[in-house]
Amino acid sequence: MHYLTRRETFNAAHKLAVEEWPDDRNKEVFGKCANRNWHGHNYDLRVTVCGEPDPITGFVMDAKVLSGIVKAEVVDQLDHSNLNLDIDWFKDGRQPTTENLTSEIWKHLEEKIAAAGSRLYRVRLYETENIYADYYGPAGRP
Ligand SMILES: Nc1nc2c(c(=O)[nH]1)N=C([C@H](O)[C@H](O)COP(=O)(O)OP(=O)(O)OP(=O)(O)O)CN2
Repeated sequence: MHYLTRRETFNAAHKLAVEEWPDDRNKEVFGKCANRNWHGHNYDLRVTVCGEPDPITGFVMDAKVLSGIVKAEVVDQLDHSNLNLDIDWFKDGRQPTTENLTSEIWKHLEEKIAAAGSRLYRVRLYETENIYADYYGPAGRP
């Protein structure tokens, strides 16, 4: 099995805070990420697809096609946005953490990548140089 990864980047603002909680509790649980006046990250996204390379092209999937899908479904929506306010991914009250972003990104990519003839294997998202999350879909790592 072969794995192909495409990198894309975006930047966005957010805060981590439970609306119903007082500021001091949010500060205790989420630290500086609960700052009521927001903070931003330069996100670094790695989307991996898997399969066997086509015998003629040698591609598991054309990386340009993958890039187009990731840009249309994720980057164009999130780049320069406020993740709490500008998009509807977290309107249900879930926090825009790195983990929750990876599963949302998966939902937005899986079908489009399948329609292009490939299979989504992993969504990896770096929030900072020191923090990243991996998501392998609802069933976990194959
Ligand atoms: N499990 C998670 N923990 C944390 C997340 C997350 O998404 N999932 N996010 C945050 C904050 O968003 C925070 O802004 C992270 O930034 P920072 O503390 O600057 O990150 P670093 O750890 O890379 O910086 P250090 O200087 O090394 O502390 C927090 N936790």
